Amino acid sequence: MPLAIDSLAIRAPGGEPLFAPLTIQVEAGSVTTVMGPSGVGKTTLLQGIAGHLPAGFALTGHLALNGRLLNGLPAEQRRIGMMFQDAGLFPHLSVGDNLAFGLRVTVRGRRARARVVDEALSTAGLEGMGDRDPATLSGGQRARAALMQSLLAEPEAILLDEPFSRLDQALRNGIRRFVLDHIRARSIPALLVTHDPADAQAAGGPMIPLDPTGVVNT
Ligand SMILES: Nc1ncnc2c1ncn2[C@@H]1O[C@H](COP(=O)(O)OP(=O)(O)OP(=O)(O)O)[C@@H](O)[C@H]1O
Repeated sequence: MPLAIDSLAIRAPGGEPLFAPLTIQVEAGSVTTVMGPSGVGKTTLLQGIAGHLPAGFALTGHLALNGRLLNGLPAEQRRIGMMFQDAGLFPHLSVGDNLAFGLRVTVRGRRARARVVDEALSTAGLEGMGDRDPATLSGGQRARAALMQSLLAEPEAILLDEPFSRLDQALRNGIRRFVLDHIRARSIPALLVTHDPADAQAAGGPMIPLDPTGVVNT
């Protein structure tokens, strides 16, 4: 199974478990939605899978991606893309160079990369903004650029944390369709954390509840 999560549990710095142990198999090209009450640990779950747990948190259980065991691997060796709205763009690179960054490995040649970047900018409604400094974009424009940057880096799995929630309605449907179509077309397994039923419905995959353990997290 492309992304196999087996008896995964995460303990907070105080030692209490965040959610009941989770076992999910995410198929290639499927977007599985994770839902649960605020504070149950949805964001922390994605951080644990990506290898970015905050200090003091501990993970148990098994994680495998395309047959590779991920436990203990540093984040940069996991080949997992995290897509969230506040995802950082590199401030010292132009918007276009930010998008081209992940393409260095997968697309040969500057011209070919520039074509892919232009297409991604246009999909995100950011035509002509490739030369801009990220700091000069609006919050919504930065979020869209960050989404495109994560997609273009060709990860083996994608974790999406409320990726569309701050986009305005006019762009939201188009970007959601582009992101989901891309995931399906590339047969990438994906986990989506969202509070929006419209996102879950568009994702079309299984919906998994993340259940509280009964321990009160403060
Ligand atoms: N860096 C941290 N140090 C200590 N506790 C933290 C830290 N980050 C998160 N927590 C706690 O871990 C728990 C899980 O937080 P998390 O953000 O994963 O929840 P969530 O389900 O994504 O919530 P929401 O739906 O509100 O975004 C919460 O109780 C939170 O207070």
